[in-house]
Amino acid sequence: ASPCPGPGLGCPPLRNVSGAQYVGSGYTKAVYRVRLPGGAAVALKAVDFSGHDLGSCVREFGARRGCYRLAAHKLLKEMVLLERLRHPNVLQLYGYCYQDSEDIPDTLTTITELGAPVEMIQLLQTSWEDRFRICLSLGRLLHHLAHSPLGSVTLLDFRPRQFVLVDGELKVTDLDDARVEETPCASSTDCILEFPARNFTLPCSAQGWCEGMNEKRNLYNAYRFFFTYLLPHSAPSSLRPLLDSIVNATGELTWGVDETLSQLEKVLHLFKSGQYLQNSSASSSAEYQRLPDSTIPREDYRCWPSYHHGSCLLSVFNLAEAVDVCESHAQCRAFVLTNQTTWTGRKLVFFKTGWSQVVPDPNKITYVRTSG
Ligand SMILES: Nc1ncnc2c1ncn2[C@@H]1O[C@H](COP(=O)(O)OP(=O)(O)OP(=O)(O)O)[C@@H](O)[C@H]1O
Repeated sequence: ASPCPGPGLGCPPLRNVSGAQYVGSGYTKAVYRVRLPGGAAVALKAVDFSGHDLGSCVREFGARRGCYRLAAHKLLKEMVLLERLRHPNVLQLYGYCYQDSEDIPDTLTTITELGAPVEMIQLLQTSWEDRFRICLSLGRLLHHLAHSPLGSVTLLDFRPRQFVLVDGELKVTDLDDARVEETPCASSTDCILEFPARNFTLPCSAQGWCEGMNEKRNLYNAYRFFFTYLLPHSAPSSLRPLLDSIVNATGELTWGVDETLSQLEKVLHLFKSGQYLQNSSASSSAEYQRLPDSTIPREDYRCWPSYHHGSCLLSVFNLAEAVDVCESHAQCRAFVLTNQTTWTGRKLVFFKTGWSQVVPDPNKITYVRTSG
């Protein structure tokens, strides 16, 4: 709800931040969540003075300032890349500040959009629609990286922890290990893409570069860390063949990033337009009575994967799908259509065990099962 900070933030707003909270750290950098004077929450990233990178350099060379500069180079590189690679699935850079800190002059702090770390276990418990959003975000990001103004960018360190979620969208945050140069080669034996579970040999182009190696490295990583877990599991059954083909083709690297994205966009279209429902059994003998401007305050049951803990809140394309869902749940006797929608525009619906108490609510419509 807080206003978004404008671009080009510098040092002044950092002097009056409030509620600083440690978010996380890696090898080199530490991240803090702070509130700016205007109320917006942002992430501040700086070299971690107690981090592994700085610590091991100081132990080896005993040169604190020099070691700081070496580590800060990674943060600087990341900042430049965030700026040059601007995209909805690249974390937004709001600004930066150079200031003296401890005994080191001109330490760098970057100010970016705040995200939430990607927790795989948590993602596996969310709806297919939300998991698909993450895979589509990733597909769009990889397409952007493959066709970026800098050339085809590959993420050498590609793990879920390099990404964060911002309002359900996946965004890359850690870009210090990004590389643009393709691998030079004399023959295809120089073009081996190695992963822990398998290797791929790519062609060596006439110009002496391993063809598509950067984008394929990203793609296989997307497959092994994200697609294989998030795409097929509990998807609408009519979309399964298409989703399986995306998982298989990325796992075998038979498609490039362009084809992968176009297939992901096709899934989005089929899902958003309701075409995936074509073969579903909309023909139910049950009848439902419509009670406009009303809701059922209690009589909840739990279902999976509900958007709400303790009640059954699911998204549907239309009324027919809501009826189908209610018919498929043994406890369901009624449902309440809300005016809230998901990121694809689907309506959120509460499913209920009964309708002994119906109360007025101008933003909802109740449907009660009357026969069948
Ligand atoms: N904008 C952000 N919002 C919320 N959390 C973030 C943000 N940026 C980074 N993080 C979290 O902070 C952690 C450390 O950040 P980052 O990955 O940039 O540091 P690093 O030292 O480069 O780590 P690594 O050792 O993985 O390379 C990340 O794992 C991520 O979970």
